[in-house]
Amino acid sequence: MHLSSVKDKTATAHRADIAALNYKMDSEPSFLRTLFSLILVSSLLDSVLSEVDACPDTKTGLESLLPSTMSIQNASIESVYGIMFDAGSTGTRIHIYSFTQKYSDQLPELEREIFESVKPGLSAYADLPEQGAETIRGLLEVAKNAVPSSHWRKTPVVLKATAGLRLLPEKKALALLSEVKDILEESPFLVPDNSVSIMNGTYEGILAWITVNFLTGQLYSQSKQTVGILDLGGASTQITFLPQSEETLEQSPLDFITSFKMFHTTYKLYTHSYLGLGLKAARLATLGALGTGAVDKQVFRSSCLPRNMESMWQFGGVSYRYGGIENGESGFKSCYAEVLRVVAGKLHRVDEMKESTFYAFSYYYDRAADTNLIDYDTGGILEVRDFERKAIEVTSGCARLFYFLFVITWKALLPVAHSSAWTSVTSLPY
Ligand SMILES: Nc1ccn([C@@H]2O[C@H](COP(=O)(O)OP(=O)(O)O)[C@@H](O)[C@H]2O)c(=O)n1
Ligand SMILES: [Ca+2]
Repeated sequence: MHLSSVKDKTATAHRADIAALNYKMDSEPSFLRTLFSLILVSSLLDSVLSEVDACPDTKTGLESLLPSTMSIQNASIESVYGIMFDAGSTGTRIHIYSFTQKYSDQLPELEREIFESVKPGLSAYADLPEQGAETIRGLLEVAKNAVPSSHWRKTPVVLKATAGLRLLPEKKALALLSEVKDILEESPFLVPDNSVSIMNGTYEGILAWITVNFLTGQLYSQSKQTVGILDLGGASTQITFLPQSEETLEQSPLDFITSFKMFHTTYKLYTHSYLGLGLKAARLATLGALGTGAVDKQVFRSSCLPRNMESMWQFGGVSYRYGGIENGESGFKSCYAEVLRVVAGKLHRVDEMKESTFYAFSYYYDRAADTNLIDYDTGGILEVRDFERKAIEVTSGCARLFYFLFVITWKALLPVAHSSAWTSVTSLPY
């Protein structure tokens, strides 16, 4: 069992780098913010980029994520800026970074990050691409205030969309991206080629793994005791870890294994993004509503809800009516069976995970904090069975709204759901 806290695990040698990324913004719990910090920071780490190989299922390397203009050569004694949009399924976030480089032989330091977000995400505007792109315009105003006007023209702006757009029909996703690109081009900032795109799920998993292991000091430590990551987004969920056993490498589907070189070390990672099994998409699937579009009068029912409950819920720009099954089943057992049907045949499980440490974040973090499994500010350490206990606890009460669907979803989505020995660390959002 692993009981050390995030702070204990942090390597002191690279404390400055970590502290630079260690921004705690006041708006929303954010761990992925650091992920995007890392994208930008790593764009300044020439050594990293030159060594990263392509993932087997993708044609381009990690560097394709990064604006070519963000190289170390461009850094000067004055501040340099970079703007990154994270277009997630539940919201769009802007990260505005400034870096300084004091000496030419040193890496630039992250000086400041400004963060702002809007809800809903771009995918909610699937049929109104122009309106969706307007949400970007508002966030760009924040960037204009944050970056001195003398730097606008040389400050690159990049937008990476995740599972919300991956789930949309290609035509609608492309229409949104094209409108967004137009808005960026109208701005005074530098818009590199391919600056607006959908990020591949494999990269999403790898970048989160690099970020967490960077922040916890594992990438620099001699022991290379890396930790795995579990990211539960709204529309997809990623699992990534460094397998220790040959069996895992041999028995995993080929596209779950990805090699890349970084800091003179080759990492062969197990990584997979389950599209449609993010918290909200999985909830829709459990209700039988995924992909049904707007259905005015239909009420989607589930035994995961109290019998006499009925309400409205919005996801991806569509309003759904949902409720419990009147005079029908309700509670943990039937709800669990429902959720298992949604994930049946979709999950790949790995034995060695039972012995591994994972950092779980995004909705794992939010829901664990909401149900007092962990402290909102400091995070905590959990085992899978803690989620199970909480699921049983909240489903045994009376009016439990959607909570228990959340909880059940956690449990069923964990590819090691039946392992009580497995330990997960729910980390503090930086
Ligand atoms: N900067 C951010 C952005 C989202 N998140 C979390 O990510 C979850 C929402 O996922 P998302 O909207 O990015 O959805 P996906 O597109 O990743 O499926 C929530 O739990 C947010 O709190 C975060 O922790 N930090
Ligand atoms: Ca996300």
